[in-house]
Amino acid sequence: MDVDNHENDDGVTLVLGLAETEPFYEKKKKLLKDMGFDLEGSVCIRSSSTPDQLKDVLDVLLRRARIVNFNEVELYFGGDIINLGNRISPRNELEALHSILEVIDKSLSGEKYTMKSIQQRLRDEIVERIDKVGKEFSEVTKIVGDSSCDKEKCLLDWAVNNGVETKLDIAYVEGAGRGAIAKEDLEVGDIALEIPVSFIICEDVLYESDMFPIFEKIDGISEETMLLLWSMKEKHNISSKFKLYFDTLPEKFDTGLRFGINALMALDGTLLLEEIVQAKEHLRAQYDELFPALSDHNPDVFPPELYTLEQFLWACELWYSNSMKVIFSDGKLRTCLIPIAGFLNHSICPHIMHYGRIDATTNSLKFPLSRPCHSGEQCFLSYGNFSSSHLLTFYGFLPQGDNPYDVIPLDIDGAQDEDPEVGPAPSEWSSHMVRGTWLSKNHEIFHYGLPRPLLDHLRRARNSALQSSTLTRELLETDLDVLRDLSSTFEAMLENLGDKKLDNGERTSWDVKLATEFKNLQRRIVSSILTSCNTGCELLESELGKYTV
Ligand SMILES: C[S@@+](CC[C@H](N)C(=O)[O-])C[C@H]1O[C@@H](n2cnc3c(N)ncnc32)[C@H](O)[C@@H]1O
Repeated sequence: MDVDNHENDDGVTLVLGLAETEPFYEKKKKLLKDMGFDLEGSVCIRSSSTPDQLKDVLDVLLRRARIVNFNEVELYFGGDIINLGNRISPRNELEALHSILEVIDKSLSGEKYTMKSIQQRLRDEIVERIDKVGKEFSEVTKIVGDSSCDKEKCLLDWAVNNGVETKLDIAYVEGAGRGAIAKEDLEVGDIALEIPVSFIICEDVLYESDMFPIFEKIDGISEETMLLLWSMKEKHNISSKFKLYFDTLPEKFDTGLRFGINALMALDGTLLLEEIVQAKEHLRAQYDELFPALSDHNPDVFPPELYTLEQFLWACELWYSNSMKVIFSDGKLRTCLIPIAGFLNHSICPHIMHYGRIDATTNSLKFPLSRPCHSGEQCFLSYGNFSSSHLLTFYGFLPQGDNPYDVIPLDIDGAQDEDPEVGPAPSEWSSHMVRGTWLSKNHEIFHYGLPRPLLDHLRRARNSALQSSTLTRELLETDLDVLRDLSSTFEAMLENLGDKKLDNGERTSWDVKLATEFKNLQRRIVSSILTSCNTGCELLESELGKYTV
C-alpha cells in the first residue's frame, strides 16, 4: 500500500494508493476501476469539513481500503459493489481501518499541519469503528475458576524476572485450555506482551546441543525436523533452561492428526478425511525415515524410549499448534516456540494481528493490539487466515463464528479461454471455490450470493458474458443453466455428506465430536449454496415468465 499525504492552504489530501508490489495488483486495479475509484486514491479534507462530510470521506476511504487490503479469498468473494459497502471479513475490516489510521497518523505527525483537530476527529472515528468491529465479532470467554494455574504462574514469574513484559494473565478458559486474559484495559497500539529474543526457542538451541554434530551429517534434514527432535528430549531434561516452559505443555495434544477410526469414519464425504489420512501417513513415513536408525547408531543422544512414534507425534503436534514464524533482525524467518505467547488462543476477529518481526532497537518481539481489549477479557491472536479444516487438523479446534476462509474448492479448470502468450486476464482465476452464501450480502439476480468469478467462468463456458446488468432473455437463460448445473453438483455433495448427526453429549469422544461438528459445518455450507441456487432459479424463472406473456 502506498501511503502519502500533502497539505495545502485549504486542507489535507490523504492518499491511499495501490502499490504495484501489492499481491493481486492487477485484479485489485481492475476492481478499483470497476468501482469507479481512480488508481491514485487521493481524498481531500477541507478545514471547513462538517462532521457528516468527514464521515463521508471515511466511508469512501474505507471502501477503497477494503479492496487494497483484500487477500485472495476476500478478493474472490468480495468483489462487487454491494459486498464492498459492507464488512468483508473482520480481518479485512481491521486491516482496512488500520491502513487509514496509518495515513492519518502520518499526516498528524508533522508539526506544520494546521488541521490537527479535524484529523484527531477522524482518528477517533476510526478507533471507534475498530472497536465496533471487535464488539460485533467478539467471543465471550468463560474463565474456568477451579483449575489450577500453578505451573503457568511459575512460568510467568520466571518470564517477568527475565525481562518479559506482559499485560496479560493466564487462566483456564472454557473449551480452549489456557488463554491469555487482559490485566487492564488495553487500547489500539498498546503492547500486550513483549518477549526478549533470549527467551525465544529457535534454531540457536541446536548449536549448543549434542545432537548438532549428528544432524550435520544427515543430508537435507530441515531446521524444523532438528528442532522437533531436540524438543522430544529437552522436555525430559531436568536442567533445561526452558524446563518451566516444558512443564506447562500438555501431556497430550488433541489435534486431527490423532483422530481415531470412528472420527475418520464420521468425516466420510468430506475432503478433510483424505487430508488427515495423508497427513498421518506423511508423519509416519517421516518417522520411519529417521527411526530406529538414529537411535540404533546414537543410543546415548537419541535414547529409543524417548524417540517412539507416539512421542514423535507429540512433538509434531507441539510444533504445528504452538510455533510461530518470526523474522529476526538478520532478516531470516525462523520457526520458534515462544513461552507465554504460546498461551494466546486464536480468533477470526483477533486483538493481535501483527507480531512476526523482531524489533531491532529493543531486540524483542512485541505483540501490539489491533483492537481494544478490556480488563478481564481474553486477548486473542491471529494464527493466520486458516480454514476450519486446517485448524482442526493441526490445532485441534474449530473457531467460533463464521470463518471466511471455510471454502470448498471446485474441481473445474479456470481461465480456459486465456491467451497462452499473455495468461489469464486480470479478472480471471485459475481455480474456483464456494463458501457459505450467508457470508455474501448480494443475493440479487445475476449474483445469488455466489462468487462472481465462478459465475463469470461458467457463463463464459456457455459463450455468454455479463457485460451489464440489463436483463436479456439470453442472459437469463444462461444463468438458469448455470444455476441448475451448480444445483445438481451440490445436491450430490450434500447426499455424500449424509444426514445431520446429533452429538450424543458426554458419551461421544473428543475426536468424534470435532469430526461431527466439522461435517455439520460442511453440510451447512453446501445447503446454503443449494438454497441460493434454487432461489436464483426461481428469480430467473419469474423474470423469464415476463417474456412469454
Ligand atoms: C498456541 S496454543 C494456545 C494455548 C492453549 N489453549 C493451551 O492451553 O496451551 C494453541 C492451542 O490452543 C487451542 N486453541 C487456540 N485457539 C482456540 C480457540 N479459538 N478455540 C478452542 N481452542 C483453541 C487449540 O488446542 C490449539 O492447538
